[in-house]
Amino acid sequence: MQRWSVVVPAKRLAAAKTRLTPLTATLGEALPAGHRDLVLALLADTVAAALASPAVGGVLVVTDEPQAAAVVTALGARTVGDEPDAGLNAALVHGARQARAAAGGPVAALSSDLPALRPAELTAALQAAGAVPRAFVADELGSGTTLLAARDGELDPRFGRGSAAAHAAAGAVPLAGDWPGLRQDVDTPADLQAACRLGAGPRTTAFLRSTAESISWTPP
Ligand SMILES: Nc1nc2c(ncn2[C@@H]2O[C@H](COP(=O)(O)OP(=O)(O)OP(=O)(O)O)[C@@H](O)[C@H]2O)c(=O)[nH]1
Ligand SMILES: C=C(OP(=O)(O)O)C(=O)O
Repeated sequence: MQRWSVVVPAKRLAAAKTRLTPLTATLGEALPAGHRDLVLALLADTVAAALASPAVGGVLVVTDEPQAAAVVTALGARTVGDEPDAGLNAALVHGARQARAAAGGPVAALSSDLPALRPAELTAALQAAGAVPRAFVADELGSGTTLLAARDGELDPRFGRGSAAAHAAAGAVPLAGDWPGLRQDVDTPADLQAACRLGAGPRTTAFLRSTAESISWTPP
């Protein structure tokens, strides 16, 4: 099986996942730490699922966040710094180049907020991506992107609002597949509910169990 390098971006925790603060706001004094713990749990479940796919040769996390680096390194991922510190797409270009230099072979960018990702979904998506030069998986809404794969050539990431259309316009092929966990990114509390209905990974589940009494959260 062709083995991919998977690049995962992780922003500084102080600025990450602000759309989830309606959920964590009720943690009161524990909010900053609790919000960080949730963002780290989403990242850890995503990276652990990716590393468990036989189509993945390695995961490289692009981050300047020491806590994120510690969590993913413990899982078996590698990290590089957030260069040139110019936002998400620049970070992914840097990560993809580093991954290619280290491992050669195909490279894919994966969102860091996919707590319901199943290794088998990623395996199937990467196998499908191997049939074309560049491909992407749209998010559950259809407008965003959760996976951008470059079998050959540059990754050319265009993440951000409307990224599915931007990736298609830039020549990447949209992949059709029944991969609900791969498509369910978590930006809002409602997304987190949806991911839990699919079955979130152990770290996200443990966070929600341990904070259930203090956050605005109704288990699905
Ligand atoms: N390394 C790196 N990762 C980034 C950067 N900007 C965004 N990301 C990551 O890219 C993914 C998608 O980013 P956004 O949708 O902007 O997420 P976010 O900013 O954490 O969430 P909101 O504050 O709710 O918009 C998340 O995993 C972020 O951690 C960046 O400048 N560098
Ligand atoms: C950056 C993106 O997503 P989100 O803001 O939903 O994480 C995207 O889909 O390109």
